[in-house]
Amino acid sequence: MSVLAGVRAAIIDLDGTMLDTIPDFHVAINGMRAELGLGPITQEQIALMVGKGSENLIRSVLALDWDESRIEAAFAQAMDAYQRHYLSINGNYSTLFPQVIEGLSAMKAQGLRLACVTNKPISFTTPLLKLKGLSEFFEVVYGGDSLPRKKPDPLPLQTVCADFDLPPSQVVAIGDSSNDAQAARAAGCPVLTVPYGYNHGESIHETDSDGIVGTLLEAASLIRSHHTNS
Ligand SMILES: O=C(O)COP(=O)(O)O
Ligand SMILES: [Mg+2]
Repeated sequence: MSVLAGVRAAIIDLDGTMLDTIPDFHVAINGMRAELGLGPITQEQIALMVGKGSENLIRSVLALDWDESRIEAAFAQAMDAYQRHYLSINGNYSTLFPQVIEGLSAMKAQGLRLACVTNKPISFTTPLLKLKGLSEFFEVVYGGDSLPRKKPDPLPLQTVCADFDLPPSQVVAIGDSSNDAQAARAAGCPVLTVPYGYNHGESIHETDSDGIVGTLLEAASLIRSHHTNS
Protein backbone atom coordinates (compact mmCIF):
# COMPACT_ATOMS: atom_id res chain seq x y z
CA MET A 1 0.00 0.00 0.00
CA SER A 2 2.50 2.56 -1.20
CA VAL A 3 0.09 5.48 -0.83
CA LEU A 4 0.93 5.35 2.89
CA ALA A 5 4.67 5.79 2.30
CA GLY A 6 5.71 9.20 3.52
CA VAL A 7 2.61 9.83 5.65
CA ARG A 8 3.45 12.41 8.36
CA ALA A 9 0.05 13.21 9.87
CA ALA A 10 -3.36 11.67 10.42
CA ILE A 11 -6.85 13.20 10.46
CA ILE A 12 -9.15 11.12 12.64
CA ASP A 13 -12.95 11.12 12.58
CA LEU A 14 -14.84 11.09 15.91
CA ASP A 15 -18.31 9.48 15.86
CA GLY A 16 -18.10 5.82 14.82
CA THR A 17 -14.30 5.89 14.64
CA MET A 18 -13.07 6.84 18.13
CA LEU A 19 -16.31 6.85 20.11
CA ASP A 20 -19.50 4.83 20.00
CA THR A 21 -21.77 7.84 20.48
CA ILE A 22 -25.05 6.25 19.34
CA PRO A 23 -26.22 5.81 22.98
CA ASP A 24 -25.72 9.59 23.55
CA PHE A 25 -27.58 10.44 20.32
CA HIS A 26 -30.34 8.04 21.39
CA VAL A 27 -30.97 9.74 24.73
CA ALA A 28 -30.78 13.26 23.27
CA ILE A 29 -32.99 12.53 20.25
CA ASN A 30 -35.66 10.76 22.26
CA GLY A 31 -35.62 13.62 24.78
CA MET A 32 -36.20 16.06 21.92
CA ARG A 33 -38.90 13.85 20.36
CA ALA A 34 -40.76 13.59 23.67
CA GLU A 35 -40.85 17.40 23.91
CA LEU A 36 -42.41 17.51 20.45
CA GLY A 37 -44.96 14.84 21.34
CA LEU A 38 -43.25 12.11 19.29
CA GLY A 39 -42.53 8.55 20.47
CA PRO A 40 -39.05 7.09 20.98
CA ILE A 41 -36.99 5.59 18.16
CA THR A 42 -34.27 2.90 18.35
CA GLN A 43 -30.47 3.09 18.34
CA GLU A 44 -30.49 1.07 15.09
CA GLN A 45 -32.62 3.73 13.37
CA ILE A 46 -30.33 6.49 14.64
CA ALA A 47 -27.13 4.73 13.50
CA LEU A 48 -28.40 4.98 9.90
CA MET A 49 -28.78 8.78 10.18
CA VAL A 50 -25.57 9.88 11.95
CA GLY A 51 -22.61 11.25 10.03
CA LYS A 52 -23.75 14.32 8.12
CA GLY A 53 -24.01 16.75 11.04
CA SER A 54 -26.78 17.82 13.44
CA GLU A 55 -29.12 19.56 10.97
CA ASN A 56 -29.24 16.56 8.66
CA LEU A 57 -29.74 14.26 11.65
CA ILE A 58 -32.65 16.22 13.09
CA ARG A 59 -34.35 16.54 9.68
CA SER A 60 -34.02 12.76 9.16
CA VAL A 61 -35.35 12.03 12.65
CA LEU A 62 -38.41 14.28 12.13
CA ALA A 63 -39.02 12.92 8.62
CA LEU A 64 -39.91 9.57 10.22
CA ASP A 65 -43.21 11.18 11.28
CA TRP A 66 -43.66 14.50 9.54
CA ASP A 67 -43.77 15.99 6.06
CA GLU A 68 -41.51 18.78 4.81
CA SER A 69 -43.70 21.72 5.86
CA ARG A 70 -44.32 20.38 9.38
CA ILE A 71 -40.56 19.81 9.80
CA GLU A 72 -39.81 23.35 8.63
CA ALA A 73 -42.32 24.85 11.06
CA ALA A 74 -40.88 23.00 14.09
CA PHE A 75 -37.22 22.88 13.06
CA ALA A 76 -35.85 25.69 15.24
CA GLN A 77 -37.63 24.36 18.31
CA ALA A 78 -36.45 20.81 17.57
CA MET A 79 -32.79 21.88 17.15
CA ASP A 80 -32.94 23.89 20.34
CA ALA A 81 -34.39 20.95 22.30
CA TYR A 82 -31.92 18.50 20.73
CA GLN A 83 -28.90 20.66 21.57
CA ARG A 84 -30.09 21.20 25.13
CA HIS A 85 -30.64 17.45 25.67
CA TYR A 86 -27.35 16.51 24.00
CA LEU A 87 -25.24 18.96 25.99
CA SER A 88 -26.84 17.80 29.25
CA ILE A 89 -25.72 14.16 28.72
CA ASN A 90 -22.78 14.59 26.29
CA GLY A 91 -20.42 11.61 26.81
CA ASN A 92 -22.37 9.98 29.64
CA TYR A 93 -23.52 7.04 27.52
CA SER A 94 -20.82 6.90 24.85
CA THR A 95 -17.74 4.67 25.01
CA LEU A 96 -14.33 4.43 23.36
CA PHE A 97 -14.00 1.75 20.70
CA PRO A 98 -11.27 -0.86 21.44
CA GLN A 99 -7.63 0.24 21.11
CA VAL A 100 -8.36 3.88 20.34
CA ILE A 101 -6.05 5.24 23.04
CA GLU A 102 -3.41 2.62 22.13
CA GLY A 103 -3.68 3.54 18.46
CA LEU A 104 -3.42 7.30 19.03
CA SER A 105 -0.49 6.76 21.42
CA ALA A 106 1.28 4.60 18.83
CA MET A 107 0.74 7.23 16.11
CA LYS A 108 2.14 9.94 18.38
CA ALA A 109 5.13 7.72 19.27
CA GLN A 110 5.76 7.27 15.53
CA GLY A 111 5.97 11.05 15.19
CA LEU A 112 2.67 11.54 13.36
CA ARG A 113 0.88 14.85 13.85
CA LEU A 114 -2.79 14.37 14.68
CA ALA A 115 -5.97 16.30 13.91
CA CYS A 116 -9.60 15.44 14.68
CA VAL A 117 -12.15 16.37 12.01
CA THR A 118 -15.78 15.61 12.82
CA ASN A 119 -19.19 16.70 11.54
CA LYS A 120 -20.31 16.98 15.18
CA PRO A 121 -20.80 20.61 16.26
CA ILE A 122 -17.65 21.97 17.89
CA SER A 123 -19.59 22.87 21.08
CA PHE A 124 -20.34 19.14 21.54
CA THR A 125 -16.92 17.99 20.35
CA THR A 126 -14.57 19.92 22.64
CA PRO A 127 -16.06 18.78 25.98
CA LEU A 128 -16.52 15.22 24.69
CA LEU A 129 -12.87 14.86 23.65
CA LYS A 130 -11.84 16.18 27.05
CA LEU A 131 -14.15 13.86 29.01
CA LYS A 132 -12.87 10.81 27.13
CA GLY A 133 -9.18 11.68 27.54
CA LEU A 134 -8.69 12.36 23.82
CA SER A 135 -7.97 16.11 23.73
CA GLU A 136 -4.26 15.82 24.44
CA PHE A 137 -3.62 13.82 21.26
CA PHE A 138 -4.84 16.49 18.83
CA GLU A 139 -3.04 19.64 17.70
CA VAL A 140 -6.08 20.70 15.68
CA VAL A 141 -9.80 19.95 16.08
CA TYR A 142 -12.52 21.00 13.60
CA GLY A 143 -16.24 20.40 14.19
CA GLY A 144 -18.97 20.38 11.57
CA ASP A 145 -19.65 24.08 12.11
CA SER A 146 -16.03 25.26 12.49
CA LEU A 147 -15.62 25.96 8.76
CA PRO A 148 -17.99 27.03 5.96
CA ARG A 149 -18.35 23.46 4.65
CA LYS A 150 -18.25 20.04 6.35
CA LYS A 151 -17.35 16.53 5.14
CA PRO A 152 -17.87 15.13 2.48
CA ASP A 153 -16.55 18.50 1.26
CA PRO A 154 -12.74 18.41 1.29
CA LEU A 155 -12.40 21.83 3.01
CA PRO A 156 -11.81 20.59 6.60
CA LEU A 157 -9.13 18.15 5.43
CA GLN A 158 -7.51 20.76 3.18
CA THR A 159 -7.48 23.17 6.12
CA VAL A 160 -5.65 20.65 8.31
CA CYS A 161 -3.08 20.04 5.55
CA ALA A 162 -2.50 23.80 5.38
CA ASP A 163 -2.30 24.04 9.20
CA PHE A 164 0.36 21.32 9.20
CA ASP A 165 2.05 22.73 6.09
CA LEU A 166 1.96 19.26 4.52
CA PRO A 167 0.80 18.13 1.07
CA PRO A 168 -2.42 16.03 1.18
CA SER A 169 -0.48 12.97 0.02
CA GLN A 170 1.32 13.01 3.39
CA VAL A 171 -1.84 13.28 5.50
CA VAL A 172 -3.97 10.14 5.91
CA ALA A 173 -7.64 10.41 6.81
CA ILE A 174 -9.12 7.67 9.01
CA GLY A 175 -12.89 7.33 9.32
CA ASP A 176 -15.92 5.08 9.44
CA SER A 177 -18.06 6.41 6.61
CA SER A 178 -18.29 7.31 2.95
CA ASN A 179 -18.27 11.00 4.04
CA ASP A 180 -14.74 10.60 5.32
CA ALA A 181 -13.63 8.71 2.22
CA GLN A 182 -15.22 11.20 -0.20
CA ALA A 183 -13.67 14.16 1.61
CA ALA A 184 -10.28 12.44 1.56
CA ARG A 185 -10.47 11.54 -2.14
CA ALA A 186 -11.51 15.11 -3.03
CA ALA A 187 -8.65 16.54 -0.94
CA GLY A 188 -6.09 14.08 -2.34
CA CYS A 189 -5.43 12.44 1.04
CA PRO A 190 -4.97 8.68 1.40
CA VAL A 191 -7.80 7.14 3.43
CA LEU A 192 -8.20 4.19 5.79
CA THR A 193 -11.61 3.04 7.01
CA VAL A 194 -12.81 1.15 10.09
CA PRO A 195 -15.64 -1.38 9.72
CA TYR A 196 -17.31 -0.95 13.13
CA GLY A 197 -18.88 2.53 12.81
CA TYR A 198 -21.86 4.10 11.10
CA ASN A 199 -21.82 4.07 7.32
CA HIS A 200 -25.42 5.04 6.55
CA GLY A 201 -26.42 1.36 6.47
CA GLU A 202 -23.86 0.48 3.80
CA SER A 203 -21.04 -2.04 4.17
CA ILE A 204 -17.65 -0.37 4.51
CA HIS A 205 -16.52 -2.65 1.65
CA GLU A 206 -18.68 -0.49 -0.67
CA THR A 207 -16.66 2.59 0.30
CA ASP A 208 -13.61 3.62 -1.73
CA SER A 209 -10.62 3.42 0.64
CA ASP A 210 -6.94 2.49 0.64
CA GLY A 211 -7.47 -0.12 3.34
CA ILE A 212 -9.85 -1.33 6.03
CA VAL A 213 -8.31 -1.48 9.51
CA GLY A 214 -9.92 -3.28 12.46
CA THR A 215 -8.72 -0.72 15.02
CA LEU A 216 -6.76 2.53 15.21
CA LEU A 217 -3.84 0.47 16.57
CA GLU A 218 -3.89 -1.56 13.36
CA ALA A 219 -3.95 1.71 11.43
CA ALA A 220 -0.84 2.88 13.32
CA SER A 221 0.99 -0.40 12.51
CA LEU A 222 0.02 -0.20 8.85
CA ILE A 223 1.26 3.39 8.56
CA ARG A 224 4.53 2.47 10.32
CA SER A 225 5.09 -0.54 8.08
CA HIS A 226 4.94 1.72 5.00
CA HIS A 227 6.96 4.57 6.41
CA THR A 228 9.94 5.49 4.27
CA ASN A 229 11.50 8.18 6.46
CA SER A 230 11.63 10.32 3.35
O1 LIG B 1 -22.27 14.18 14.12
C1 LIG B 1 -22.09 13.61 13.03
O2 LIG B 1 -22.72 13.89 12.01
C2 LIG B 1 -21.04 12.53 12.93
O3 LIG B 1 -19.78 13.04 12.98
P1 LIG B 1 -18.41 12.32 12.53
O4 LIG B 1 -17.94 13.17 11.39
O5 LIG B 1 -17.56 12.42 13.77
O6 LIG B 1 -18.67 10.90 12.17
MG1 LIG C 1 -17.91 9.06 11.71
